[in-house]
Amino acid sequence: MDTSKLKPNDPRVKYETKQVRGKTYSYILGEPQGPKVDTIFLIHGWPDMAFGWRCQIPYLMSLGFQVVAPNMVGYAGTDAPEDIKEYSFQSVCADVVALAREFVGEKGQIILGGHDWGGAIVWRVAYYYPELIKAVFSVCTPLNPINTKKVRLENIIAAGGLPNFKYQLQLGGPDVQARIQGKDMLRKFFLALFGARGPNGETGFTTSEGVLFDNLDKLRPPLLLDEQELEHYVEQYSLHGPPEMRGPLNWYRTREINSEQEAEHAKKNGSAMKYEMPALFISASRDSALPPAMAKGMDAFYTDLTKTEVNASHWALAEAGHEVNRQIGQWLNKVLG
Ligand SMILES: O=C(NCCCc1ccccc1)N[C@H]1CC[C@H](OCc2c(F)cccc2F)CC1
Repeated sequence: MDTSKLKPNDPRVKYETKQVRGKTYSYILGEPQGPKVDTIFLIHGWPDMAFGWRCQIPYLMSLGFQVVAPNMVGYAGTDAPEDIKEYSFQSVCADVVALAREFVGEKGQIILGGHDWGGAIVWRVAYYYPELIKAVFSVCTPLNPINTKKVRLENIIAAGGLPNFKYQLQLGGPDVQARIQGKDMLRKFFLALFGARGPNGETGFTTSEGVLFDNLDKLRPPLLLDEQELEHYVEQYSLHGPPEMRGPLNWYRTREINSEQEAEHAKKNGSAMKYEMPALFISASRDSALPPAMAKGMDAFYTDLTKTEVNASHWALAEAGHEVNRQIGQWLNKVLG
């Protein structure tokens, strides 16, 4: 079968919706041509959507997998509730589990993969619902163990910690939501986030400052998307009325609720984390938000962890699509035997 990357509205896959815990979830569904080997769920990050897995979906279908790539809560054709609780790790995990049960039933299992925020989610789903997960992988995002301390990101950064997370302070605030509205601004926003440059190499986004609004008008292709892909991101994000970025940005307003919920969980269940299922972590050598060094100490939490690296920026799924696919395929072969 044709394993080239999905185009927008590609006829090789289906575009469906399901009601999940009171919300409409939209998702890309890829069915294998022959007998189904297993079901794989792919969870995207920010500022992305199911289409972010365009290089992986046809490849995994060709290996015989049924592939489900949801638009996560707040994104594209999925609802963007007002209540921040709906964006918490525990709520999003429950959404993923409920959607998975629709495909594999109460006793079945899935293979679960994530990128970026989706990587943080897959580690949490595999921790809270290990019985559902046959194998789990994350691209770019290392494990961040259950966070029982209620330390605010502002304080960590003011103390000189996590400088590569400084942009998250801007994203959780009002500016990007207020200023990135309408298709023209969305187009400039995606040019910035997907690496377009100005005439003197200016960037529109850095992990230390976030979106650089003054540079947005200077940015020109090339970037990691072609014209049709860029328009598809703009169209899909425009499915939500203004402020279009409210849903995606709500993911940066959950630190407090996540640490409250995880402290509560740890009080009852302890904070020991041990992953017994096969796990794969693919780091991206040039990811400025999630550099490979952040994975230090991660091995201790796994009984069967494979760690690899691809030569790519944060957008490894598209930038190093073939290499990411090769690594996932090789690992699945080993795991499924
Ligand atoms: O913000 C994210 N992605 C946007 C990247 C935008 C970008 C575009 C182009 C170029 C560079 C960057 N991702 C989140 C994903 C969850 C992460 O939180 C979990 C976590 C911890 F809290 C602590 C330790 C490890 C760990 F994974 C925090 C970054």
